[in-house]
Amino acid sequence: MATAKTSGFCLSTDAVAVTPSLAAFIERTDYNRVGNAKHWPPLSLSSVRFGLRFKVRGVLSSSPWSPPLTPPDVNGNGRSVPSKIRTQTDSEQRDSISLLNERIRREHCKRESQSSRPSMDSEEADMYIQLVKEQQQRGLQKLKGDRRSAASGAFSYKVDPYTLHSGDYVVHKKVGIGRFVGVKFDVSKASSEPIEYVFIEYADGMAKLPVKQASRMLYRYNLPNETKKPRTLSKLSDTSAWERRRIKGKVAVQKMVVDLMELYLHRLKQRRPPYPKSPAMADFAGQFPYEPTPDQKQAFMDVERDLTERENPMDRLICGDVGFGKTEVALRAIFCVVSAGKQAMVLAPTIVLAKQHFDVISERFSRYHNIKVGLLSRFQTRSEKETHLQMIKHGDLNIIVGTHSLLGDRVVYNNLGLLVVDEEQRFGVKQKEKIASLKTSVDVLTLSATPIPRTLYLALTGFRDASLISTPPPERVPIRTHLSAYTKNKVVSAIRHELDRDGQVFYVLPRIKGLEEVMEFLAQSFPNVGIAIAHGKQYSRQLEETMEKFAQGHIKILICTNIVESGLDIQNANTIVIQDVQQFGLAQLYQLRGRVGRADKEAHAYLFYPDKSLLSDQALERLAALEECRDLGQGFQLAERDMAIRGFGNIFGEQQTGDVGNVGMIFSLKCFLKVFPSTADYDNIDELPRNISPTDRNPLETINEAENAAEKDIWDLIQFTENLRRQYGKEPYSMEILLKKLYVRRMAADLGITKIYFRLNCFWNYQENSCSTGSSSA
Ligand SMILES: Nc1ncnc2c1ncn2[C@@H]1O[C@H](COP(=O)(O)OP(=O)(O)OP(=O)(O)O)[C@@H](O)[C@H]1O
Repeated sequence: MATAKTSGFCLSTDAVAVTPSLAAFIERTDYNRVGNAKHWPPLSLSSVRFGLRFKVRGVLSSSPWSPPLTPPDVNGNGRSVPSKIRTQTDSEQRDSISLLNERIRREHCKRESQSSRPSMDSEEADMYIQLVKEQQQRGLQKLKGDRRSAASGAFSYKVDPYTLHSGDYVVHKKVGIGRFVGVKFDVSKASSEPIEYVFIEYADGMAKLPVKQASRMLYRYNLPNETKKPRTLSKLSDTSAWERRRIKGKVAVQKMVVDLMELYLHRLKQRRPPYPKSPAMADFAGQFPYEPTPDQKQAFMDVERDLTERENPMDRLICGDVGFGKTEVALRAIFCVVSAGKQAMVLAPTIVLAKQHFDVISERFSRYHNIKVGLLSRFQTRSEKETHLQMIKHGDLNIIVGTHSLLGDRVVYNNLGLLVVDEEQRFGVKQKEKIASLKTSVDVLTLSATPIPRTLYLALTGFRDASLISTPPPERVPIRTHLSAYTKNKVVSAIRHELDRDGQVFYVLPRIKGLEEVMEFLAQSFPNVGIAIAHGKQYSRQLEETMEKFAQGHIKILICTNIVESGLDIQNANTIVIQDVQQFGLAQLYQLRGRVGRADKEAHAYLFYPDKSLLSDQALERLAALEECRDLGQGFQLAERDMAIRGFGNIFGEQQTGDVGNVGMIFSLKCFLKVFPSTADYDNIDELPRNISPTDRNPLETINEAENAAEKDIWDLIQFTENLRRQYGKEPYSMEILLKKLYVRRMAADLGITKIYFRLNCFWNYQENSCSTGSSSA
């Protein structure tokens, strides 16, 4: 029975059984080990009640991990920031290192029990083990050395002062963020010869730096094309705020990379038998009514190879501009998996889109009577839903299409093999987490038209594989974009032009509120034309019927919100009118515009703003970007412009953006290169003195010990971490990250990976509009 000492109380796990959260807590952490009570942070009753959260800070401060897990104030204004990092993840509360330890043990046991090893004499076995160990050791050494080669790679983040423009923001390693003023000759105190100085303005004064020193100490705050303004300039008279920001930013970047790498390596370790290549696949492909474009062909091949030749689950992104034919890639993947007896799930961001996918899939698979397709939708009655759930559970449905509800706990799959995610960026954080967790066990194919920079970035840096579809189907004509101030006359003539050629029109507004008003006006202007309203808050059946009628061509004008934003494919709708265009984001507008021009007819997008003088600079910039990116296949350029306007910090996702934004992107990217630590990396450990190690230990000593443990094998590292925790409790956040890096490196070496690098050069190519996929090499 485990006992826990509290302030004045002695608790046992039995006694605690009445509070399930604590029971869970005791299970989740290593605090239930006997014999270490004297080292524990004393628990008060309230800390017991709240489990892992350790609500009582005063009590915790006596913990040997000092200070507690509270991150420092990041914005330097004295306010304690309710940091996204601190509250960030449930997974942190679940404690990812413990979970990892458990998982490694579990997998090891499973492998041990599964493998039917041929008998081998002990000498032979020793030799074999020695060989593997040597190989892993060599890998480990190489991985460590890799950092240096990556750092000396193509990516240079330092600044050449002569290339700066007045007003550019720069980051000085020691002082922080300032504004570049210019380079001028001045006389130094030490000599009468004038030399060149870089002048930088800070919040409390002007600094001058000799040019030579500047090129060593300065970084650009922004990436090329990025126009983000820092929230504050740093102070020359007080550099401590900058120090805190710097450490936080760095930790945030490292955490992201380490987490991603962990997921990536974990996926690499997963095994499933490759799917069989069958003649039926060629037969299915033969039914595609068009000649595939070269990029589509490549994407088909990539996916087929992932599924039929690899043993690790696929995690591939299909990046293609709107309407360039990504769906067919998904259909072929589904066929491959389903014909091998597994289930496939197709996840769409909206119900309208889910319904469209359902129709397309049903049609495409209609010849295969044994393949059953189902749509799980909020439009269904309770009993319909229940029937579907049962069919999914018993394997009676082979392909299941739906929205995020498919990720809920109520949906139990019989034999899930493939997940197709359409427009992943439109799912919420929780759903993305669920998708990420599925990635380690099933094959995942993600389709994206306007890749959020983060997604694209990760694809280009090789955390996931990517196929780019950058050639449009033949006969596609660029959409003509017309941007102007709103007048009723312009609207009427645009719509009339489309109706005269027997086409259909989308009329999009940013809010539900204005839809009725537009309806009245259009009904008057086009009295005998079928017009309907569609929005997400409508009664479900009604929305479904409206969409159906529009798809069939019975409704000619659809007045709607951005419910039509992604994926909708109605070939006869070739005019889109967007009112109050300034209220949409650039990516959203791009998607909306992509609803038209999906066949060989010339399409028109009319973007109306109320009055130019009411538009913010950002809105104007966005609209100009959209007007410029009018040619086919400019989604990527647009994503880049979006990055420049919204700030590139987005690549780090929601959690880290704040911390990264605080130090500037380039400075953060520099941290990317340092992600795999060697002892030399800890030369700046004095920056994190107290919150990296127990007060009574030298931090370097702890890290050295951890490194030594990792050098031996993963088991030593597990042992080390667990001992450390047993003695001192859960380590602080910064230490956790260092430990995780060691896990990643060790696991990589064990897999025979000798090199991990970030292809930042791909990223720069991308900036110059020539996309290429990068990869991590193993
Ligand atoms: N090679 C091709 N030649 C001609 N038409 C094609 C080709 N490939 C796909 N199409 C057609 O182009 C239209 C758009 O394709 P699809 O819906 O797959 O695009 P998408 O990339 O998924 O677009 P979105 O990002 O908007 O969802 C469909 O009607 C599809 O049948």
